[in-house]
Amino acid sequence: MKPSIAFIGVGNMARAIFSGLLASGYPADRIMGTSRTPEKREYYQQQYGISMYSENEQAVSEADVVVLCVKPAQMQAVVKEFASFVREDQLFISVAAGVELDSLATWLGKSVAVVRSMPNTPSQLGAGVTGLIANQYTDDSQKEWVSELFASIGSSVWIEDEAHMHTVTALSGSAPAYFFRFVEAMVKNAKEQGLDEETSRQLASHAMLGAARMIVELEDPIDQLRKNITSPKGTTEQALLSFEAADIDKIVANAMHACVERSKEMAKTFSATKD
Ligand SMILES: NC(=O)C1=CN([C@@H]2O[C@H](COP(=O)(O)OP(=O)(O)OC[C@H]3O[C@@H](n4cnc5c(N)ncnc54)[C@H](OP(=O)(O)O)[C@@H]3O)[C@@H](O)[C@H]2O)C=CC1
Ligand SMILES: O=C(O)[C@@H]1CCC=N1
Repeated sequence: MKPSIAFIGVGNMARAIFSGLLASGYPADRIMGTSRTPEKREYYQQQYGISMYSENEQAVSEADVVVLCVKPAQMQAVVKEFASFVREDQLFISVAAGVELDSLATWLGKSVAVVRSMPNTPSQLGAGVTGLIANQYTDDSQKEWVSELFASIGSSVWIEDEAHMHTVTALSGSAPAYFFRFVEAMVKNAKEQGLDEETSRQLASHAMLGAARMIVELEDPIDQLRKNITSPKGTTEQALLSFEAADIDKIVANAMHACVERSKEMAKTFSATKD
């Protein structure tokens, strides 16, 4: 029988992960979730066939694996509340940005396996990518199981140094939002030029999907893929010159830096050493 998985705090990220799991064939009767809102419990139970609880303690008690999906600011209070129900044979996986392994272990209060992950919402379509790091109590078979879990909703990469989780957050956790914002701007402009919303959305999103597939599936360097489209004195060249004039490297570097700085700030704010 598959391990039972409890998602503590069912919202956007938990839904993205368990939707991907269900689509990959993970049995709904091995998945639990918690929420404080009765309507949401009813909805997820009806819509996805998973068991929803109001009490985190109950879900934790019944689970082999616990996925912590509340907001970083809520993590300490939520974990401490159910800590007396934690067993050493369980595996905990946190998805929270900026909450470090040592803090989670301290709040859980036992020598228990903890994996910190940074997934992203495309997991919901089986197209996620997740950065992972484990604490010293996590053995190789647990790490293998976690890799398989995240493989069922996309791909994953193990990170050696926890400090790099800030960069992972900026590069893949938050990144889908950057791309959505970019497409929003393209669609907005196409509409201003007279194209309808649906046509604009289809053309922009499929251009992005095709370009992403070329990066993933072809071996060519990314700058070569770009050059292949950029005819001298052609149309693309003019668009790219406009990006350079606005210093696109700086725009992106500023955005990633802001993301990393916030992640570091959260690691300090939501730390067990502050208790
Ligand atoms: N969204 C994203 O793209 C990504 C998010 N993350 C991380 O995922 C985590 C969740 O983010 P996200 O899903 O966007 O946030 P959401 O607010 O959508 O989900 C969090 C959920 O937690 C529930 N919750 C809050 N307190 C409790 C409690 N005491 N007991 C049980 N449930 C509770 C809330 O439901 P209710 O109020 O009904 O209880 C809420 O729906 C964060 O830590 C974030 O850093 C990581 C990578 C990507
Ligand atoms: O914005 C956030 O804090 C979360 C973490 C990565 C994506 N969303």
